[in-house]
Amino acid sequence: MLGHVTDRRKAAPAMTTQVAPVDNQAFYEDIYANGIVADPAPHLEHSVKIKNVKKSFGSFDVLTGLNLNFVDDSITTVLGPSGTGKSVLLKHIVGLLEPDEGVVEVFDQDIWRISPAERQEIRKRVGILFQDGALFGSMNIFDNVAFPLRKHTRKRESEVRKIVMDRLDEVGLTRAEKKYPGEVSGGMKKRAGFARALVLNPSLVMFDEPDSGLDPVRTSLLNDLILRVHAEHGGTYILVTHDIRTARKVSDYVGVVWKGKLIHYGETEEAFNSDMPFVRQFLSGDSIGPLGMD
Ligand SMILES: Nc1ncnc2c1ncn2[C@@H]1O[C@H](COP(=O)(O)OP(=O)(O)OP(=O)(O)O)[C@@H](O)[C@H]1O
Repeated sequence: MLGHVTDRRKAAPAMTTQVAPVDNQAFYEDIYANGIVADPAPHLEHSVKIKNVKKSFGSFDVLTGLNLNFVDDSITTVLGPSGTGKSVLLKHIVGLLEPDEGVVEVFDQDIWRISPAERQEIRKRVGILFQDGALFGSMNIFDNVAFPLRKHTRKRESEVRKIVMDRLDEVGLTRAEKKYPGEVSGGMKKRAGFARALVLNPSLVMFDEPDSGLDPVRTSLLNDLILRVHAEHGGTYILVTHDIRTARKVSDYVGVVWKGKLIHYGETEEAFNSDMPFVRQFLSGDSIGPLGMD
């Protein structure tokens, strides 16, 4: 699947607004202040379109005119400093937050111009892996993964069992089916959360810091799993992470958000070769650059 995506990406040139001379500081200041409208693959379909979205909490402006389209059947990572609105963005896509301004389109529907019932139908096509797996502590791993099937479908229990065991097999957890979340490691909780996120065959899967709390080896194994499952089933994956290695390893595209706006968007290696001072600083973890402690 990834090879397939890569081939399609080569079919047309990427469109980007970032074509300034490297030393043009005013150009970058303008991008930091106003954001960009860019799309690394305008010739492909997009399952999610974020159009000039603004969101404030009281006097605190979090999303300040965010434009970001997510390319179908590929893995896009959203990077950015803490508190810049990445999780708020995911909540908008899943319909948990309504924008103050702008449009959130999922599967070509403006999700705030449709009925709650229609929104719920879209929601069923979206899987989410939360930071801690968000498992129910009172249910064993099997019942946690079975939960969306029992809630949203009328499948017989024998069918539920087959689907859940297939998913648990895929993430290497068949022997843990009877264990409770409190009895398994952080990595196993993530894998169980991933199995649950996939159980309704979602077209769109969102990962909110899938690597948080995992050691580097477990992170690497989880990344392999994400790539393997994506290669097998396809779908549009959106990842939010602070882990630069994860971003580099799994992503087809990288978007960088700062102060609620998109400031870079392109294929993964393009981000890692960017001349933009902020992007270079952020991806190298350097203390010198436009990003300070404020
Ligand atoms: N429901 C809410 N009410 C008030 N403020 C909120 C709410 N949700 C988020 N915020 C604020 O919005 C800002 C952005 O939060 P968000 O969680 O999206 O950041 P983030 O980029 O995901 O950060 P991190 O990388 O640290 O997880 C934060 O300052 C947060 O406190």
